[in-house]
Amino acid sequence: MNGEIQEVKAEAASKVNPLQRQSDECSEEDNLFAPDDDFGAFEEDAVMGVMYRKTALVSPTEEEYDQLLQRLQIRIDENQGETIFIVGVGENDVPGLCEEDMEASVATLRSLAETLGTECVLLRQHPEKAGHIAEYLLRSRAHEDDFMEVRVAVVGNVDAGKSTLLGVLTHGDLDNGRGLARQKLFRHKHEKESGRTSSVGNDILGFDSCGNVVNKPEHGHLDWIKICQQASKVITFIDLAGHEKYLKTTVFGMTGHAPDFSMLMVGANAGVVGMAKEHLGLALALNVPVFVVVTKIDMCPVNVLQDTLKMLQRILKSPGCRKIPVLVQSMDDVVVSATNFTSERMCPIFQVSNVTGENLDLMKMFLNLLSTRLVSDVTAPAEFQIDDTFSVPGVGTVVSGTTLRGLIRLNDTLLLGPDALGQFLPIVIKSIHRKRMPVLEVRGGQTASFSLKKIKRSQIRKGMMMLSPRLEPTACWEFEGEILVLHHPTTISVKYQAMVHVGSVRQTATIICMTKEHLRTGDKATVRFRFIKNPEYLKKDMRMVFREGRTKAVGTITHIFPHVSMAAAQNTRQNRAAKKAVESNHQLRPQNEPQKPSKRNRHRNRPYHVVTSGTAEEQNKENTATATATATASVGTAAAAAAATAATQTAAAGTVAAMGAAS
Ligand SMILES: Nc1nc2c(ncn2[C@@H]2O[C@H](COP(=O)(O)OP(=O)(O)OP(=O)(O)O)[C@@H](O)[C@H]2O)c(=O)[nH]1
Repeated sequence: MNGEIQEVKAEAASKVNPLQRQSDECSEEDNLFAPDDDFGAFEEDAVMGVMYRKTALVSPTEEEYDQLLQRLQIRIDENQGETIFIVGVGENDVPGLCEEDMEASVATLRSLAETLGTECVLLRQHPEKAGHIAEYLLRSRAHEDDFMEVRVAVVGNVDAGKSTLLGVLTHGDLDNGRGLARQKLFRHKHEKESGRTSSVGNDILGFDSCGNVVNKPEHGHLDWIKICQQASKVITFIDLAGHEKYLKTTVFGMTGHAPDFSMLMVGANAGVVGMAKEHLGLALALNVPVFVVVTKIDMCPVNVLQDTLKMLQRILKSPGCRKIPVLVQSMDDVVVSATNFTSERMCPIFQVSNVTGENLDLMKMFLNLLSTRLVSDVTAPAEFQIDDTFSVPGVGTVVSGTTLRGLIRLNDTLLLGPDALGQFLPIVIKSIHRKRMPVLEVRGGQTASFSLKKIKRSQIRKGMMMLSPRLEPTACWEFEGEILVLHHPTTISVKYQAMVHVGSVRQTATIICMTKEHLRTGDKATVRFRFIKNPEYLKKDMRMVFREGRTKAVGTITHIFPHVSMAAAQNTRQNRAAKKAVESNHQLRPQNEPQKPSKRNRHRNRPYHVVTSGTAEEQNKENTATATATATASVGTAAAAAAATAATQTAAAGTVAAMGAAS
């Protein structure tokens, strides 16, 4: 056991019971113990006293029991179906309960769990100063059509054993060291032949409410629907390619598939080589918490394994990473690291063998305890990012992706876009699938596929969003970001182009201006980008990666410059016409609305101050002539005469300005 885990454990042990902590944090309105009057205040103090004590569960009164029940329910709902309860700790209490009190507390907890329809599973029990403390997992029993979801991106260098570990975890059979397990996962013929992953693949591992794996392959195949029906929690592994030539796909997997965590695989004998550092840097840049799995410990000499671990720890502790590496060697370590993992600073390290199965039980337990980082607020306006599109015979156009926020129901109308003009199209959800299983709704944090009505696949591209009309979305061609250049062989200047990855958007952008003249490796700057092909839907504070070949920069979006679409521009003209009509007391009729001039006439109506070629004086002459011609064309009307006069005045003003500028 290393010093770091002691540090993390001490921090965890000093925590008060989460149930009690929450009652401390809740506001006046949602505080169940909020007093009605002075007498109530006195009563509340007494109750809160009980809630904060480590003996809260020993023999609660009926009222206290109900309050405990409500608190637990809130906690489970907030954590999307589960919570970890620590028995035997309380604020200002010496941790630990005697055997008798522990038994009574556990009996109360089991009764509470039964009432709430959750399982109550002991995770660990250990001695403390005044007896024992115990940690229990309370997890809702599986519903046929609902389960918690956690997404884990699997990265690491070629041959680190990524596909093999996923094959072993999801299919339950060990590998033979010659690529047996990975065969079950490969999707393409060339992958089977070369043994290399080239695409973004998904594999799932289901856990029931007691934490047992529910994957049961039949004739070598997994029935995803069965897994989802039996599971309370499903881990989706996003298997990413290790080879450098597929880096673009790997970066897309890390940004577009919104992983909760990333699993960095390192071969024990090879060490942290090749793309492993690159992938670690990517996860850090995108603020995705990382855990490391060192594979092939069966075939690696002890001294080489030690060297690999030392190197790994050195890299993780370096100023660029600033992580606390924790070697996970027991179930105790698993519980501490899983429950403290989302802090982002901790980096658990597992050492496994896919051939002998060593330590795979620790890994499974760890995965079982992870929870999604996306908060599910069903009242928020829905946002769904598209990462793939399909055309399914008999079904039509299907899009897959991640629900970032809100709730999406069958037959909802969402806005799909932006298209090439920056517009969003209303679209109806015809059917919803989660992991191939038909469902009626999806919430923030869940991946899904939708079949859509009346739209062709060719009208949709990766990077588009489906959004609640409440958001009134606008697309942007240009945005500003604060970036840090991680690597560039020479200098980056204005007009430099590279691929921008942000969410599921993947498009080349040009630097149009920046706060420094040139950027070199290690430089930071605020940079304004412009997409070269399509406007996109972006939001402030999104993390972005900017790369081209070996050039890499990471950053955060700080400002969006909304794109005004043609429709919006037309609206503005219409608005102006409407305003004018109201001012002059006219009824607005279609013929009063200003029309976009035809291409043939466009040059005639060119604004007078626009100088396209020639000297300012020549231009003004031309403008005056055009204005006069236009006025004469609409013979004799007072308006035309006024327009001609106004134009002449503008032209004269233009000349003065031009002369001023010349002098
Ligand atoms: N002895 C031993 N061999 C392993 C272990 N894990 C994987 N292997 C072998 O290592 C080789 C490479 O494994 P893969 O799973 O294809 O590696 P990968 O990281 O997915 O590679 P890419 O898909 O190209 O990125 C295969 O022949 C596996 O059988 C292990 O724990 N022990």
